[in-house]
Amino acid sequence: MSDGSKGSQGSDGVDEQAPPAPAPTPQRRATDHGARRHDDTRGHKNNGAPRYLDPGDTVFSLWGRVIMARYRRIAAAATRHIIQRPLHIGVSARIFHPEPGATGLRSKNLQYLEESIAQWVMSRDVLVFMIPTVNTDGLLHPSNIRLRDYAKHLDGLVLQGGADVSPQSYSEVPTRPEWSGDRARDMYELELLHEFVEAGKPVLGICRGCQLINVAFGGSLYQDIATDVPDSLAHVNDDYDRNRHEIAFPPDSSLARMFRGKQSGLVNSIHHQAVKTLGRDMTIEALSVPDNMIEAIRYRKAPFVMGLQWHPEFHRAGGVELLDCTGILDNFLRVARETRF
Ligand SMILES: NCCCC(=O)O
Repeated sequence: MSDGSKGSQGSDGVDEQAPPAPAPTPQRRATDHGARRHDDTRGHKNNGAPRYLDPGDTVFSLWGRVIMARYRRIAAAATRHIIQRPLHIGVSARIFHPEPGATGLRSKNLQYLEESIAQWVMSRDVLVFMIPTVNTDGLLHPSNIRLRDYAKHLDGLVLQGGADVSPQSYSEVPTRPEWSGDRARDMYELELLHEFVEAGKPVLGICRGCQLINVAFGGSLYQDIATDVPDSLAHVNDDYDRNRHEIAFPPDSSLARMFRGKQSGLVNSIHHQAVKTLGRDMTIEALSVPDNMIEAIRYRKAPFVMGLQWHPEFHRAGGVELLDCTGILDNFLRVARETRF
């Protein structure tokens, strides 16, 4: 029925003066935000789902997108972690044992690193941490931290130079009392080495560190080169790191490959012990010239466990004629990055 203010009805019952019926809503697309807003303002029911959801969404498509977003976030974080987090390199401590009758700091156990070793490693933009000895049975400061925890959280290990390896560590007795070495430091560094190798992380041993790696795998040392190999060069003298000699890389060694065809180099020499019999699965990487003392070794059963008898950390200060060992350090660090998970 018409009240006169509205149009009259035709025979088909349709109000002839009413506006035309709206065209059917086109199929909506995910990006069709205008259409969604239009529906929302008309107060269409949305079954309790938030208005921003696309009506075409299903539980499965929503879950799919959530999982993909989470995956992208984890992948991006892992990539950042691998590429951007600086490597964390542990350096074993040198140990100063208290001198009898000493007072003050010299009456204490001191653990320290020589500045050049930290600065040489840091020169490749990595963080360096000195690893102290642990004493889980300590009465004063008991701790559950083990050297294994350092191996777990650090990316690689550098074994510093320093005191002699004790002949006890390779089942010999010292032929002179002054060649007794530092058995306490051996025990600490042998455990540290073992833990890093177990964790599959790289190890670079410097001087004493080279000898320790050999002993760890069952090798032995000359207790005193000058006594045991009288025809040898002077591998140590009062010149300390200014004492130097040539070394040669065996043609099939990884150092020969690393130095890309360079067959020899000049290195400093500050040691009176040296590798005598090779430990198991050890390969010779360098020999002194002309006396053929073993100057570098590598453990074949790990991605990177190498010992250098010289001190590469002193080379930069020693002059350009000394072998630039940055390539060895970079190889060690690249393995640290590859094996850090
Ligand atoms: N036997 C190594 C001596 C040099 C040093 O590391 O002080």
